[in-house]
Amino acid sequence: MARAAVGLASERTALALVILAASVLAADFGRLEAHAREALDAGADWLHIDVMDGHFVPNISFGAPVMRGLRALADETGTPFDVHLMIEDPDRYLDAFAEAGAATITVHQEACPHLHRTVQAIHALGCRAGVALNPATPLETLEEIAPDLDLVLVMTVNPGFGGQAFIEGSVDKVRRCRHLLDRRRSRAVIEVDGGIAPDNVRRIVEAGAEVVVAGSAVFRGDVAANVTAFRQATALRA
Ligand SMILES: O=C(CO)[C@@H](O)[C@H](O)COP(=O)(O)O
Ligand SMILES: [Fe+2]
Repeated sequence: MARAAVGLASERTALALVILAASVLAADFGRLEAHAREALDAGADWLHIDVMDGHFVPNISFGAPVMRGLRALADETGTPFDVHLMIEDPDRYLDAFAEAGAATITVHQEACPHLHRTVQAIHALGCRAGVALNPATPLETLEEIAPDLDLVLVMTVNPGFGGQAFIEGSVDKVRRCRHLLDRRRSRAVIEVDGGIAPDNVRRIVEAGAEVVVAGSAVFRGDVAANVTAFRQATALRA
């Protein structure tokens, strides 16, 4: 199956695709590459890399060295790395993730006192820049930075763990985010992350999400069947 193109805006306007980003946090780390390959072979578009530091969020996951371990697979398949930094002071690690092959680097609004500078630094490294919002963080915090962004990540669970329940109010937040981005003439796409499964993905896509992150719903059980279920639920592409 053809992979989604790299240009985010063209994906939205020309192809109307939903991008499925498989979160390897839910993969079997004992066979990480093989498990990630199963998701890509089944049609997942991006590999979502959840980096947790035990400070910004109450959990520790992995860093750039583990992502580097997936680099050969990403290069072979032409798969973009979608890096979600749930860490304090992310500026210190931007170059490490860019060097490890990140296509998009997303930082948390709550972790960046100088967010505009951080976004500029991500762009200077040749990556697309995303900003994530925790469930309790108002969309209005994006008002000034929106035109500079390539991606807004609306967290649909509190960050830190896979396998949590989707927060229902997120659907309306995505809808309002779409309005804000349009009003600010931002080219940013909306990504949603946390508790997304075939039984709720359609409502979220209809609200305006174009990139869907899924961990448990991809890697638990039959990966190929899981990815197919996402495709059938959105029914926006074969
Ligand atoms: O960023 C995070 C969690 O903080 C996510 O990317 C999770 O990894 C998604 O996992 P599921 O909710 O799909 O299991
Ligand atoms: Fe994530």
